[in-house]
Amino acid sequence: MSSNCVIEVKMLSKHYDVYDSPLHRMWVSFFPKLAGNSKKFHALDDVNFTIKKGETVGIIGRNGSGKSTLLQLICGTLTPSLGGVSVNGRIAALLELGSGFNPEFSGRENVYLNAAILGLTPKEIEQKFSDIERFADIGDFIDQPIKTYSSGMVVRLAFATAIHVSPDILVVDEALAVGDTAFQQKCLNRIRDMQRQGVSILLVTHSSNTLIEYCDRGIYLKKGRLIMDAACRDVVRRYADDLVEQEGGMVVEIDQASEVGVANATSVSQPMQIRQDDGQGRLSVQSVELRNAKGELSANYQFGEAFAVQIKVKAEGAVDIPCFGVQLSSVDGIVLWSGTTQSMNLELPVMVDGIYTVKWNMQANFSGNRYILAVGVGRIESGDYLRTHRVDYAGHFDIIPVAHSGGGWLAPCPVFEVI
Ligand SMILES: Nc1ncnc2c1ncn2[C@@H]1O[C@H](COP(=O)(O)OP(=O)(O)OP(=O)(O)O)[C@@H](O)[C@H]1O
Repeated sequence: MSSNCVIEVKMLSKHYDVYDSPLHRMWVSFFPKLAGNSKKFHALDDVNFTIKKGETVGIIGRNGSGKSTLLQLICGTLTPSLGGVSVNGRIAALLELGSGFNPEFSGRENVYLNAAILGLTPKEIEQKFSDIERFADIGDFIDQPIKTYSSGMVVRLAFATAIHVSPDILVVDEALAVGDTAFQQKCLNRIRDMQRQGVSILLVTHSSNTLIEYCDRGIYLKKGRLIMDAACRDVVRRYADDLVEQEGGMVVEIDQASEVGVANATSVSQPMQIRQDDGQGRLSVQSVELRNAKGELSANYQFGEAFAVQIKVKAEGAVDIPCFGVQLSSVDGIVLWSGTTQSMNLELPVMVDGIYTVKWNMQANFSGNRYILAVGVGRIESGDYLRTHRVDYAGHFDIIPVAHSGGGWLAPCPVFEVI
């Protein structure tokens, strides 16, 4: 690896054995020779790239495209099936699955433990502790066991620890999606500071804006393969083009997670990870439809026409305070509008095991152009929106251009005067 490189990913692949049924999987655990009957799933396939010192690289891709797998391989919590990763420097990581924090220990104890694993001496941790505490801003919870924290609090503490251990490389897997907007902005500001200090950053984001605004380069993953490694705008445009091409646009049926085989992962280090499965109720998106005022499926609207984004969601367990988000982007990934039921102060009823249909009624006050829709669902926990499912591409629609009305994305309906 050349001296100005901090990460080199070479012919990196991760394959999993996928079984027809849990029974088949159990048989294989007793009789490994039966593994020959299982299928191989390529979560990551022959990925190559390098990251230079001081570079910020964003990774984008649909659900299941291999983003988290890639980050876990880089951080060493997964072992590659083929190829390898070379890392030059101290990595601090916030990963999405599971938790590197011990739920029985207090926040304070976990900070000491994690910082020590990342190579800090007790004296160094002592010196940094008050900064970590201040940044996390979780009050007296710092001395409570992590198991009593909301997911937002875990992210706050994990992010605060990761940025204060003087890493050479910061790896962030969508952690910023959890937590309130003010905290997200605080984290992004800190990322800016770290960029100025020459820290290399690898960031998974579903936000094209964050990619364009904060990253020097983008990497687009699709079905485990690296499709593009280029300037952010080019990557975002290619991603959006692919989404439109792959889907019809009007009704998006969401793939259900397929049977997941036994991971052959070995944990070799303990980056801070964000809990996902915390035993609480969760919502997931089943399908998304775009309907006109007559209730018909449609992907073409006139300026000002009423339309609805109809979402079928599945509740598993009891979701006390559900929350829904929607986002409209341009085809090159710039977010034009986004909102959540929380930001709109809407109080929703409890959702318990079952299928529900919810609807965003909107007005197409947009200029003649194509718009990409994303939706998210989740719950409010201690005031934070914890998203449990997001569909980056939930359809697209076209606003039919009005002659002589100008172009672009906005429709300010200007009236011109010569005075
Ligand atoms: N232990 C496992 N066994 C089998 N398949 C797995 C395992 N872990 C992950 N996968 C599969 O590998 C693929 C890539 O998963 P990964 O979590 O890396 O995707 P992602 O791009 O991070 O998705 P998301 O945006 O939803 O977080 C998915 O199809 C997933 O189902």
